[in-house]
Amino acid sequence: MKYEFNNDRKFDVIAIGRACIDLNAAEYNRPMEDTMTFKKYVGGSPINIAIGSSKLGLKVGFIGKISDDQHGRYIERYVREVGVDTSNIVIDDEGHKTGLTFTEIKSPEDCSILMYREEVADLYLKPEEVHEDYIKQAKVLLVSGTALSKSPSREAILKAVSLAKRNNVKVIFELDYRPYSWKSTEETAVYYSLIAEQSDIVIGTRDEYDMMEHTTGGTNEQTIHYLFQHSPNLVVIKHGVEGSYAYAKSGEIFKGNAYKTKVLKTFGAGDSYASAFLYALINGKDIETALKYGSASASIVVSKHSSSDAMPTVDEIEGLISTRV
Ligand SMILES: Nc1ncnc2c1ncn2[C@@H]1O[C@H](COP(=O)(O)OP(=O)(O)O)[C@@H](O)[C@H]1O
Ligand SMILES: O=C(O)C[C@@H](O)[C@H](O)C(=O)COP(=O)(O)O
Repeated sequence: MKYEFNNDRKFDVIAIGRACIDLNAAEYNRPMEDTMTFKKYVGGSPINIAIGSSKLGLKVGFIGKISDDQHGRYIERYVREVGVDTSNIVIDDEGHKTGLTFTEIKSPEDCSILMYREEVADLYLKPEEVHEDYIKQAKVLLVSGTALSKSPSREAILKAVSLAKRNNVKVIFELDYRPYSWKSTEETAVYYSLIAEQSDIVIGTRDEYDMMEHTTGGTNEQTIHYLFQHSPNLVVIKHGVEGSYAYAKSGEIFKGNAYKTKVLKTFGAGDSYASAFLYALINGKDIETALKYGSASASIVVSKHSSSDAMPTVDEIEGLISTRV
C-alpha cells in the first residue's frame, strides 16, 4: 500500500517545534554524576527529523524559535548547512534560552536524558510567527507533541495545523512525549487527542499512545479503533527493539522488525526512524518498505554517538536493508 501526497509543492516536509542542543556523554558506561565531558550536537526531536530527512535528500523547512545567542546561532548554521530551509526560524527577542538535553550512557541498554527546559525559546513561538504562505508550500507538516505543552507555542501549533488542513498539506503528528515540559498528564491527553484527531498520520511509541489516551496498558487495537473514527488513516506504533506496526484505515497491518546492531545508546531511535519512514513514503515506497527504511535508519543511529549528526544517507540505509532479508 502506498500513500499519496501533493506533488506540486516546493517542500517535502516542513517541521515545527524545537531546535535545541544535546550534550551527549563523551564517556560511556557510567552515570552522569561521573561523566566529565559532553559533546555538543543540535538536538530536539523535530529538528532531528528535519536534519535526517534533509540528509536523505528531502526538501525540508523548519518553523521554530531559537535563542539570540551563541547556541541559537550554532543551531541555525548547522541546520542551514545540512540543507534545511531556515527562513522561518524566528530569533527570540525576549531573552529566552536554548533548551539543553544532557544524555547519560550507563550502558547500551540503560540510557537516559536530562532536559533543561525552563523558559526555553522554542515554547515562545507565537501564532503570528507561523505563516500560511510558508506552510502551503509543503507536502507534509510534521508536528511535535512537545510543542503543545505550553502557550504561546501551543497556539502556534494549532494555527499551523489549521493552515495545513486548509491548504491540503498532510499533517503528521509525532507524539514526542517529554514529561519535563508538561504540567499534568490530563493536559497532555487533551492536547494530544485534539491534534491526533485532526492528523493524517500519527507516529508514537506504545507508551506515548497511552499518554494520549490517558490510560496504562492500552492496546494497539484500542488506539486504532479510536483514531480511525477521526482524520488519521495511518497509525504507526513503535515498540522499541521489538519493532513497530503501521495500521492503515483500510484494515491492512504491516510489521517492521528492528535490525539488530551493536548499540551505543538507545536515544535517537525514534527521530531517525521518523525521518527515514517519511523519506520512503514521500518517495512513493509502500508502507512495508517505509517501515524497513525507518527501522534501518534507527539501527544505524543507535550504533552512533549523536541523534542528529549521525543521521544516515540513503545508501547506508539501503545497504543495511540489502544485507538482511
Ligand atoms: N536497540 C535497538 N536496536 C535496533 N533498533 C532499535 C533499537 N531500539 C529501537 N530500534 C528501532 O527504532 C524504532 C523506534 O524505537 P523506539 O524505542 O520504539 O522509539 P523512541 O526512540 O521514539 O522511543 C524501533 O521500531 C526499532 O526499529
Ligand atoms: O528530543 C530532544 O529534545 C532530545 C533529542 O535530541 C535526543 O537526542 C533524544 O532524546 C532523541 O530521542 P528519540 O529519538 O525519541 O529516542
